[in-house]
Amino acid sequence: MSIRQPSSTAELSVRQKTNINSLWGKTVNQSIRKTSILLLCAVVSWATFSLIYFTTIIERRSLAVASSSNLRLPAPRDPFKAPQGHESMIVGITTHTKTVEEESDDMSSDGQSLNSLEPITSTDDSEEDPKEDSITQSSSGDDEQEDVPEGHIESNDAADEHENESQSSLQNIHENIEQVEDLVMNAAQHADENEKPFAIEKSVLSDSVQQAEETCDLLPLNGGRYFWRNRQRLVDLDKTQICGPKILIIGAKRCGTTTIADILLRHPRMRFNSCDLKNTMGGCIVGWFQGALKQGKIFDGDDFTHVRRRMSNGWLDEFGKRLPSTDGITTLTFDKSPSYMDISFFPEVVEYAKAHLPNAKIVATLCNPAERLYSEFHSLLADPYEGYKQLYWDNGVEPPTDFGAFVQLFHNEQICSEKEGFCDTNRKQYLKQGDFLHNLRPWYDTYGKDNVLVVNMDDEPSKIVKKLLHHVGEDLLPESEYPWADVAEPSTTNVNPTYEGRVSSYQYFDDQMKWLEHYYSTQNEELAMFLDEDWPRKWNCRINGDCGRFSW
Ligand SMILES: Nc1ncnc2c1ncn2[C@@H]1O[C@H](COP(=O)(O)OS(=O)(=O)O)[C@@H](OP(=O)(O)O)[C@H]1O
Repeated sequence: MSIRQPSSTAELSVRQKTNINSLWGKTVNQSIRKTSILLLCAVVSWATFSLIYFTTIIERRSLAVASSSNLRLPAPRDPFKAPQGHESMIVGITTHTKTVEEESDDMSSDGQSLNSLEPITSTDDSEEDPKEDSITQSSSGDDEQEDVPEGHIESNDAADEHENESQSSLQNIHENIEQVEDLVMNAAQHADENEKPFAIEKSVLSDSVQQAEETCDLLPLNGGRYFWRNRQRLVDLDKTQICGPKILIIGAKRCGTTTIADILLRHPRMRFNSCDLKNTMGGCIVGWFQGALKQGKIFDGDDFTHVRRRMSNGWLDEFGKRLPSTDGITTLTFDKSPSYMDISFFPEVVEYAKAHLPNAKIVATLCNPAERLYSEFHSLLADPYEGYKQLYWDNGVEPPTDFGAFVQLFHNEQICSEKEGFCDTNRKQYLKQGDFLHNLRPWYDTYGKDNVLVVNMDDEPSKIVKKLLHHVGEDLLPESEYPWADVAEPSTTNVNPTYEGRVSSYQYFDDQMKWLEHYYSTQNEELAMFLDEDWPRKWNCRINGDCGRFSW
């Protein structure tokens, strides 16, 4: 085959150009192809990453959803100075409003955000908690029901079934995530030692648990536990029990329970939280568990709380998973839940606690009950979601916005005669928490006098610390190991030796304080006799005409 020669210089130049163009075209094509491949790789990587990321997010959200079929009041909060508020729990078409103490948790001071546990809607709560007579008919409930077309109202059974289904699919998602995590962990294990993103500390948690059996009350731990700390996955799946809290700080709410917890934690033998907040890079489920470890609230409801009942493997297990490992001798842990002293609301709390932690040391902090109420009301006001108003709205009552109106509603004759249920609930919710003797008696009866310490929060701080350590036991919390210098510095311990925080405001509510003092005076007197101490009588200062620092 003959090759045709170019017929002219012009044709030659055109052909050369064409050759150059086709060469150029080839090069461009190759570059495009390479770029496309690179782009494709990037898209695939991005898609894979997104899939894992969103699946994780969905799984976490779904876990929260699983425990509540109707979420209300999305309430991101600062866990470390979180306002004290209320949560509304829709029970069928009834509305249940109760202060939730974990919201008021303000023990720590670093600033991670808290996606707090949402209130639970439970279709069977009303049956499981018949005792909670604060469950009141929602005025809006009927309207809501009318608006929903027939057949759209899920029956309790259907709702349960639906929830079971969603829980099992969530379980699947959870298992998938675990598998992905394990793959990553395996890959990480085989990677270069220096570049390993995660390390596994296998069984670091169980070191002391074997010997703990005889030295502490063990809580069940079905399925072992794991959590993340400093990008390390701490695993102990074989463990079936864990040393429970040795100390229960039971309240009274707004009487310095956080201060007592803070004082305790300063002892080098005290442990508090597996998910060390300051070092956590993620992995600890932020939110309820962080709060929970400060306020376990494990014993204040059925199985054990109205909030956590829905968790697939039970709240006690979830709680146990995040308890620090202690042996009950050289290391101890505690649970601070002011709801434990709210016997009117949680009548079975003592029984539950005794069943699981028969050898716990009980600590109650007490302060002037009228002042306590004042403090509680102001912590309610600080809740940006104003959850406390629900109780009033549900009963067609104008929510109080100052302490005067708040106290008035406990004894407003007209409202109380027209809305008897409301006044009972309102008193039970707030007023009765100050009936200290009534709330302490079951603890004394169940645990015995020697195992219950009542702390007068007006005492001098170092005296409080000594009593506290002595109560738990010199062998467990030796005084010699306590950092006494810390107590001398009020700002570090939260203990204010000249605590008069609320006093200056009382002058504006003298009538209400007098009413409260009268309400509490008999209880205070009985408490003084019961404890064989004089200080509870000082809370009756307006009646006794001996108010000292209150004499404005
Ligand atoms: N030593 C002492 N004596 C009396 N009161 C004290 C003491 N230390 C702290 N406080 C005050 O206690 C209030 C917080 O109480 P709690 O930590 O128990 O609150 S909570 O139940 O955990 O929400 C909170 O009250 P308010 O100042 O009214 O907010 C603290 O100031």
